[in-house]
Amino acid sequence: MHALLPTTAPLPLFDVAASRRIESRALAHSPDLMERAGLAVAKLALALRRGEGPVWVVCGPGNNGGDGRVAARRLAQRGVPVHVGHDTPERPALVIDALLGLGLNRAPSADMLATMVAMQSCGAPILAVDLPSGLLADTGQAAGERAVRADHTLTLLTLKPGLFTGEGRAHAGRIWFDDLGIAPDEAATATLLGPAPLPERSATSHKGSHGQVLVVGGAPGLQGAARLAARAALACGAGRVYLDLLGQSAGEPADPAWAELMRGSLAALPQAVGVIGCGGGAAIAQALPDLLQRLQHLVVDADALNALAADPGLQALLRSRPAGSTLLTPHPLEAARLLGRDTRNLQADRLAAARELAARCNATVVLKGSGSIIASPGERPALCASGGPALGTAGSGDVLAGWLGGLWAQQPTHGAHAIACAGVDAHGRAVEAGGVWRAGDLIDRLAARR
Ligand SMILES: NC(=O)C1=CN([C@@H]2O[C@H](COP(=O)(O)OP(=O)(O)OC[C@H]3O[C@@H](n4cnc5c(N)ncnc54)[C@H](O)[C@@H]3O)[C@@H](O)[C@H]2O)[C@@H](O)CC1
Repeated sequence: MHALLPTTAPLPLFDVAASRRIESRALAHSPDLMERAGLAVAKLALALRRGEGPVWVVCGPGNNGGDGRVAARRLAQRGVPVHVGHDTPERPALVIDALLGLGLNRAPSADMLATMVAMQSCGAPILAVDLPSGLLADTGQAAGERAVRADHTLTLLTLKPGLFTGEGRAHAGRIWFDDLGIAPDEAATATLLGPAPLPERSATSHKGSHGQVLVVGGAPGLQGAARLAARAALACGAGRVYLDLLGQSAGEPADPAWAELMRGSLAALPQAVGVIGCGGGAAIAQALPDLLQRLQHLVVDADALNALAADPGLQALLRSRPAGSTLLTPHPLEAARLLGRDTRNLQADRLAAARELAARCNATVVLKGSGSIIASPGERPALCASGGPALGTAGSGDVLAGWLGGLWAQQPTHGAHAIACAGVDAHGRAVEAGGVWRAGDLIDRLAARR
C-alpha cells in the first residue's frame, strides 16, 4: 500500500468492466481478496485515526461493505474501539466509508444520502474504501445529488479513472493504492501519466537544432495571449519563436518585454510548428485554411477551436491532415462547441467525450480541466493527475499551448499524442506547490524544471 501522487511513472487505469474481469479471474486463485482488502483498510485506518474515539465503519449492501466489515474485525482484534452501523457514534476518531464502491449503479436513496451527510458532518476524517461512496468509477461524477468527500481513499486491486478526472480529485482526497498482490492481466483502459523526460540537447547543438515555433494570434487587444504562448515556447527550449500578431503592423515589436521573440508569418516559416488561436479573435478564421493545409505540426487553441466549431469546411480541412500532426487543446466549453453538445453533458463522461472528439477531428485532443484527458485515434487515452486549481488563471492555457509547441519543435519526429502527454504533465507539475499563480510565473516555473 502506498500514497499515489505525484506519480513517478505511468500507471495503468481500469474501468469498472475491466476491474470486474480482473477481480473475477483473481478470485479463482486468490479467494481471500476481501480479507486482503479489509486488512489493508485496517492498517491505513490505524495510521489515520485521530484520537481514542471509535472508528466508525459504515458498511453498504455489497462487497465494498464486506471490505469494511473485515477492516472492523481487524481493528477490533488490535484493541481499537469500533462502531459498525449507520448511526453516528460519539466523537469518532475516523470514518471508514464502505457504503458503495465499484457496484454503484444508480443515484443513492434518501437514506444513503442521509448517511453520507452524517459521515461528512461528524467532524472525523473520512477514509473511503476503493471509491468515495456515490462517485462513479468510470467518470468521476456523482451518480446522484452528492458523493462522499473523503480525506483519503484507499483504492483496491485496480486504479479507476474516475478518481483522477471530473469531480474525482475533489472527492477522493489523498489517494492510496493496494493491488492486493494481484498483477493486472489485461490491457489498461487508460494510462495515468508519469513525468516525461525533456528533450535532450547535444553539446554541439545550436538554435537551428531546436526548431522553430510560429504563434499565430494576438489580435488587437488580445496580444497578451499570443505573447504568453510564444514566451512559453521559448522557455521550453525552441530555437526560434516567431509571432504573427493578427491585424498588427509589421513594425510593432513581437513582444517589447521579451526581445528574443520575433515577428514572422506562415509565408516565411512553412517548417515551423504552428501554435494557433491564442488571442486570435475573429481574425483567426481567415488564416485557418492556409494554416491547416500548410503547417506540418499544429497546436490549435482557443479562438481557432471556436472558428473550427463554427465552420464545417474548416473541420473537413482539419480531418484531412495526416495522422499525428494535429493537437487540439480545448477546455470543456470549447470541446462542447466542437461536439455540438452542452458542457454539462460533456463533463458527465470526459474520457468518452475526449475520445469521440479525437475520432471526429482525426487529431489528438487535450480535454483540459481537473484530470486533463489526452485522447488520440488509435492510442490508449491518458489522464493527467498533476496540476490543480492554481492553473485556473487567465493565460495558463496559452502557456500550455506554447509549451506544447516548444516541445514539438525540438522533437519533430514525435506524434501529437506523445507531445501532449509530456507537455500536459509538465504543465501540471509546475504548479504543484499550490498557491495562486499568474500565467507569467508559470512560464518561469516550467523553465526552472528544464
Ligand atoms: N470481491 C472481492 O473479493 C473484492 C471486492 N472488492 C470490493 O468490492 C467492491 C465491489 O463490490 P460490489 O460489486 O458488491 O459493489 P458495491 O459494494 O459497490 O455495492 C453493490 C451493491 O450496492 C447496490 N447499489 C448500487 N448502487 C446503489 C445505490 N445508489 N443505492 C443503494 N444501493 C446501491 C447494488 O445493487 C449492489 O447490491 C469494490 O468497490 C471493493 O470495495 C475489492 O476489495 C476487491 C476484492
